[in-house]
Amino acid sequence: MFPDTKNGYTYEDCKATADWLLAQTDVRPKVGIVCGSGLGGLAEMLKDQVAFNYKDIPNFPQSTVHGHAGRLVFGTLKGRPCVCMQGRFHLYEGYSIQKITLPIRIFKLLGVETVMLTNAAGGLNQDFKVGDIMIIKDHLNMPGFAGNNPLSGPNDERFGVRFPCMSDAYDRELQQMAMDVGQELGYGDFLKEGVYCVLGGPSFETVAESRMLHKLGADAVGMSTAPEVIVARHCGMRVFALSLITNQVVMDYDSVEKANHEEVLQTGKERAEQLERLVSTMVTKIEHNNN
Ligand SMILES: O=P(O)(O)O[C@H]1O[C@H](CO)[C@@H](O)[C@H]1O
Ligand code: HPA
Repeated sequence: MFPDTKNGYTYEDCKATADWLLAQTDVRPKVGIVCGSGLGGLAEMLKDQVAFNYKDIPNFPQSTVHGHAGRLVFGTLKGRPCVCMQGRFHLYEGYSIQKITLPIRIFKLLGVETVMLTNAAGGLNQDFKVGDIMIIKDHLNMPGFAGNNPLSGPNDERFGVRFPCMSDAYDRELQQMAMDVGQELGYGDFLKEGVYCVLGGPSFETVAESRMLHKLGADAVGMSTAPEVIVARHCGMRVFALSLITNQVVMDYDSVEKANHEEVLQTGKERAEQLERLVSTMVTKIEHNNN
């Protein structure tokens, strides 16, 4: 069966899903977390879990990628109510861009105020090493350049304005907090910051493409995150995002390296614990209206 490629989800569709979820858990999350490839361990840190398989949630897509479990987990992280997507959706799975970002609007309607996203990405910046954690300060939204923006189509003002600003998409205070927390945890040697570039995938980049992206100012490349960030900002949530540099992008015709998903997942395993500690420590420090 092909994935559902329905384009638009109305406010009422999103509300129906959010209400369905809220009826089944007492957790009222302020933080929504999205786990990247091989980084789903963050969800396991949640206490007093109430978890739903994506296939059981009305309107939700299914995870089709290895390393994305396909569960929405509610619970608390050091006492803070959170909801965590253990697995995200990507354009290359065949879903519409509105469908892959639908969970972000559901986060909003659940009461989430801060979205924290993680992803696995290839390093373009020559100073980056495999295992580095990059705090995302900005993005290049390549599908958006070609008109594939999650906000295309009729705008519902209940979510946000027609033309949302993106120059402040990545919350600067949260970036500084990540740097400070990372230093305190002793991660200074592998904590970096940079620009994330999203491509449609699923093929990895050619050498010429990688060189071009590097010249354009990208430090890391992947196949997710930016559409989710656009939707989160459109509806007024704060955004923080991290890339785990899981592989060095091949920039040289003489290289014998070949990008592959197994390496991506393996690096995720090796660095998962530190990434989880960084995000969970930040969750305890983020101030919300009623905590
Ligand atoms: O961005 P996440 O979901 O971490 O996954 C990344 O890893 C996969 C490639 O190995 C691609 O889906 C890429 O986007
Ligand atoms: N390219 C694109 N997406 C990725 C990569 C990469 O090298 N590594 C992990 N996700």
